[in-house]
Amino acid sequence: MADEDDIFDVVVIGAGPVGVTAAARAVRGGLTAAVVEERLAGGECEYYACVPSKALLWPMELAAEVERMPGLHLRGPIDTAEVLARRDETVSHRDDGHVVNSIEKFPATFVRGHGRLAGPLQAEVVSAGNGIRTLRARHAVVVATGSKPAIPALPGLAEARPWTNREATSVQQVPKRLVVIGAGPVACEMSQALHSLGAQETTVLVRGERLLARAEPFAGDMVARSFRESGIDVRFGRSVVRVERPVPGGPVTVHTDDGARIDADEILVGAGRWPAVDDIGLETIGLRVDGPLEVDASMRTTALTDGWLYAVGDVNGRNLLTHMGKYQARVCGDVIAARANGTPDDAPGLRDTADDRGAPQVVFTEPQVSMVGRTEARARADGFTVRTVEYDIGDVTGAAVRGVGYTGRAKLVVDEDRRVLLGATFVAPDMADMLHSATIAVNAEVPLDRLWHAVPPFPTVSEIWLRLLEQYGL
Ligand SMILES: Cc1cc2nc3c(=O)[nH]c(=O)nc-3n(C[C@H](O)[C@H](O)[C@H](O)COP(=O)(O)OP(=O)(O)OC[C@H]3O[C@@H](n4cnc5c(N)ncnc54)[C@H](O)[C@@H]3O)c2cc1C
Ligand SMILES: NC(=O)c1ccc[n+]([C@@H]2O[C@H](COP(=O)([O-])OP(=O)(O)OC[C@H]3O[C@@H](n4cnc5c(N)ncnc54)[C@H](O)[C@@H]3O)[C@@H](O)[C@H]2O)c1
Repeated sequence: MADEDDIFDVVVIGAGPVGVTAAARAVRGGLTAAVVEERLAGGECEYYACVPSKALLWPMELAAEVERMPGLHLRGPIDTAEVLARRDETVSHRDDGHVVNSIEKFPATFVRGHGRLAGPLQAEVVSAGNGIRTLRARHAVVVATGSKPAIPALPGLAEARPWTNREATSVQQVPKRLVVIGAGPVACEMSQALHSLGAQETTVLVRGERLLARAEPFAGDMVARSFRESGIDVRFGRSVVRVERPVPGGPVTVHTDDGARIDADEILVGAGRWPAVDDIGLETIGLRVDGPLEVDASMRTTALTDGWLYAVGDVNGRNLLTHMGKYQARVCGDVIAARANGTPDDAPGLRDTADDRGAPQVVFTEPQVSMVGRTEARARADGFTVRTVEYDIGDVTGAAVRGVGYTGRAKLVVDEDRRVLLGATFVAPDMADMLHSATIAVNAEVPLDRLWHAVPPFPTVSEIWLRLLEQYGL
């Protein structure tokens, strides 16, 4: 039984960006909350994913920008040691004190240790030294335990102890020869970052025929071209048949299905992620889950009928992106507060309507891939009457002033029946911040005839909007 002090309105398991946000919103709604974390408050995103990966990528992007501009000269190769030192600063040297402080300021109670459900509305926290502490929730338990890297069952791979995002983003010695398995955002971003920082021989093994297969096809093609131009060896349609690493930490050899062998100093796996549902006590409430914890639009798990268990962020498998997880967490914290306070729980802000439309995402490669909504393929599969328009980003005046050789491609996917945007993709350097204009157009379903009056300033790259709409016939 929990102490009187250990009874809260809401207990959140996992203090990644998503769990912390869910607690903050619940407290804002007048509730009390406890947040449990076994590792670092701030989660994978802050210490081993979004933040350090971008710290490692940005110098490469900036160097490319400088190279495009006649009259500017990079004074030498990228100084890897300085980039790694800066990376360490961006992850607060893996000290989570600032996040714990912010949680306590909500105010919420921070509990360090491994959290597990221990029956309905109850969680146990196991921590070294402090034994087991039982937390009881009056209204809800929120599972925000995130995800773990998937290691494909390839012969010898697990035994070779490959790098995952953790080792890649916390790299201290950049391997000279690197083999990467995968073709998604992790593989693409990390192979380009490490290549730019000294992995001279980088080989990317792609099972399929494209990088970034969930994006518009031209996006992966443009990134692959850029990889090849910079000296990264991308091999499509290649499967790994065997991995050998006779000496732990020593050289590794990868054999592929065409009979080739690649010798490397390190192997990195970016082959997707698996929801963190192991050892969180689901069996204590009668659930057997071997995959994402599925939820309804209010983030309540669909597997329980009595409605006190919520799941947000990577663990629910909707969109494995920090901003989408935090959006879900805002919905979740607010809806729990509404239900606890007995106020209407069906206001528009209390349902997730953004995940299904296609989340905004930027893959921070050179060139960046910025996309939102449905791709053409997905829109057609979903049964829309689709028309698309494309335009070369390098052909707008705003691109010309960005230097010599600033090129790119943009595409809009239009629902012809309603004349609204279903999706947009921009592939070009430094386009990330432009994506939000497309996110607004897609999510607010702005009619194209209205969008036509949103005049982009001259001479900026955002003039691409005008060209695309002209291409459409406006
Ligand atoms: C290399 C890489 C780069 C990425 N870059 C981006 C990017 O640029 N932009 C973007 O939007 N997304 C990016 N992502 C995805 C992003 O990292 C995740 O979507 C995000 O971290 C999910 O947040 P979360 O809070 O759900 O999970 P996490 O960040 O994984 O946090 C979960 C927390 O729960 C804790 N926990 C787990 N189980 C327990 C337990 N039983 N008890 C107590 N605590 C527990 C964990 O220790 C962890 O701190 C990237 C991912 C990777 C791998
Ligand atoms: N900038 C960003 O927004 C960003 C950056 C990194 C990661 N993320 C997110 O994190 C999540 C994880 O990213 P990810 O790239 O690891 O996963 P992913 O699911 O996007 O891609 C996995 C890749 O691994 C390949 N793969 C899977 N099994 C394989 C096997 N046995 N052999 C060879 N290849 C195999 C797949 O074909 C695919 O190309 C994604 O949802 C991603 O969107 C986002």
